[in-house]
Amino acid sequence: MPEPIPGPIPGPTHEPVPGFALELRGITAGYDRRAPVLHGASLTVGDGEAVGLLGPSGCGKSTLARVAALLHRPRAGTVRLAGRTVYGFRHRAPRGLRTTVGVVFQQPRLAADPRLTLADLIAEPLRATGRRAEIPGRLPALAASVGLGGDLLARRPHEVSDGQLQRACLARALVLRPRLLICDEMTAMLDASTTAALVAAVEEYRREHGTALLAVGHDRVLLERWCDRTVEFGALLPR
Ligand SMILES: Nc1ncnc2c1ncn2[C@@H]1O[C@H](COP(=O)(O)OP(=O)(O)OP(=O)(O)O)[C@@H](O)[C@H]1O
Repeated sequence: MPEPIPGPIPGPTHEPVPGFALELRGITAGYDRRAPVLHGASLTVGDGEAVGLLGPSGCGKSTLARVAALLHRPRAGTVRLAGRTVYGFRHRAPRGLRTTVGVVFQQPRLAADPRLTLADLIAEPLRATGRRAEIPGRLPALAASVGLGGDLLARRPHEVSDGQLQRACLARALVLRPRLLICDEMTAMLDASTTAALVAAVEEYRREHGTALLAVGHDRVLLERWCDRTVEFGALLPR
């Protein structure tokens, strides 16, 4: 029997509350009703702030990241993005909030449609939100800012390296100018120099646009250098 779809995530207000790009309060979520992965987890990321989330493998970091990105619906708790409480989130992110958060995952080959050129991959969120006219004006500069130039944009995922494909996934996550970027193990599959280049691209973009960042990972040294603060997954749970 399919699980019944629960009602909207409760929250006190539709009005934006300034100060936070992301507020997760008392989030309970998982894949099995009887054994949730997250029990009452809370996390905030301030506007423009960079927060690194550290924790052992399997503890639930990616699940929390997917809840924050409106890709996984929690069973209980409050999600606020850019000060707006998320209501009516069932299978798709509510229309008005789709542009608020961008996500980059660990494995670009799982995330990227193999039939699309990198240019189409990056531009797809603009098409999906009815902003096709912005593509010519936005795409070249955004691609260049993540280090993708020349003929790479005309290639398909199987014709580029993991690092190049991850750059395209980063550009795609940024193309709607989100208030919050979530990088879930974005560099875990990449070598040191590609990691450094991608982190530099994120930081340059954030400096220009004031985008907040939630970076999820295992690499403490990287996250402590990259982020304003790091939090341990265990500290998000009620005592
Ligand atoms: N789609 C899914 N269906 C069922 N169980 C899942 C699913 N995704 C994750 N899980 C389980 O949820 C738990 C938490 O997984 P999650 O990926 O959130 O952890 P994580 O901390 O990000 O791990 P890692 O650092 O290894 O990526 C694990 O026990 C995992 O097996």
